[in-house]
Amino acid sequence: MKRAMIIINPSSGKELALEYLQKVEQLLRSEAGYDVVVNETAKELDATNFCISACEDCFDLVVSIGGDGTLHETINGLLDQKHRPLLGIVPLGTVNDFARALQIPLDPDEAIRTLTSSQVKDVDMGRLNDQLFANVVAAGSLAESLSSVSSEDKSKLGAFAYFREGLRELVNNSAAPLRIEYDGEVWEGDSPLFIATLTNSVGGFEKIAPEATVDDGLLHGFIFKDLNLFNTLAVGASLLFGHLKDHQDVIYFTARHIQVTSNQPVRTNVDGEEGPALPIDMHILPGHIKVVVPEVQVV
Ligand SMILES: Nc1ncnc2c1ncn2[C@@H]1O[C@H](COP(=O)(O)OP(=O)(O)OP(=O)(O)O)[C@@H](O)[C@H]1O
Repeated sequence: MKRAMIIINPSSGKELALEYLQKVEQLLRSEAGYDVVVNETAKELDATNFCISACEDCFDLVVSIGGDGTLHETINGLLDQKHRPLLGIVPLGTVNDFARALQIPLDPDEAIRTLTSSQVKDVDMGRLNDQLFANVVAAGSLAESLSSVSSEDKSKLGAFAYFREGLRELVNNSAAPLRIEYDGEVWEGDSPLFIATLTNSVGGFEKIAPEATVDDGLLHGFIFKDLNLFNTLAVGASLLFGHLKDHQDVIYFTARHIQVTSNQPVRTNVDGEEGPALPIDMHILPGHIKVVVPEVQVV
């Protein structure tokens, strides 16, 4: 019998997570014929450890029910595993970038219905030092400030909470000296923010990198030059309208391997959570995981 493990953060989804859990269990057992094990997370890294045991026990499917934090931790359980189960996603967070990029419905009930889809996509992962990321790595003073956006603001304001925090930080003009090496090329200079994204959706902005697809085998890099308030607003506008890579104050590139260093302490943000300080080394793992996606895909 096929076996599925559900990994659920019961505190996500405005207290409705457990209701959705029942629906997922019911669907997987009765309609899809899985033997189902349920694991509720209680703290950081629980999702990673549950997913590691699913790999070691050769489960067929792991379903992550929760926000981007739970998904990021679940995916990290797949790191360096010989057997990697198929991944299903029920997004219950406020941003849900990975689900957006895969066109998995943001309505949990609709997302649950897609779990029995016959369509599976090979999706790229990024490796950063000793962890995986599914979506985005940001480095620079702006990345640090994005880590400080509260869950309350995210719930209330959605992607705009990041935009507001970003503007506030840029007005304070706190660029850091960065050295960015990508596939043999080097850029050096002061920058408030460097982003390497795997997908089009970053912080809920689906037009940040329209050219990035989940299976193109590339990291998409954006270096923001040192900005004043005036060109910050112009960059903000091009971000909203999907022209970021063409802006004169932004350097855009694609690469398979990127290293970022600084002679000052600079922190990062990885998939929306606080990440390690520089230096960082990242590379693409093409088609590293298999994800259940809706039947009709336009990605
Ligand atoms: N039972 C729990 N109660 C509180 N926090 C938990 C629990 N289980 C896991 N966590 C922690 O909560 C973090 C965030 O969870 P998650 O992303 O699922 O929800 P969220 O904060 O609602 O999502 P988003 O950040 O998209 O709004 C996880 O990375 C994990 O460390």
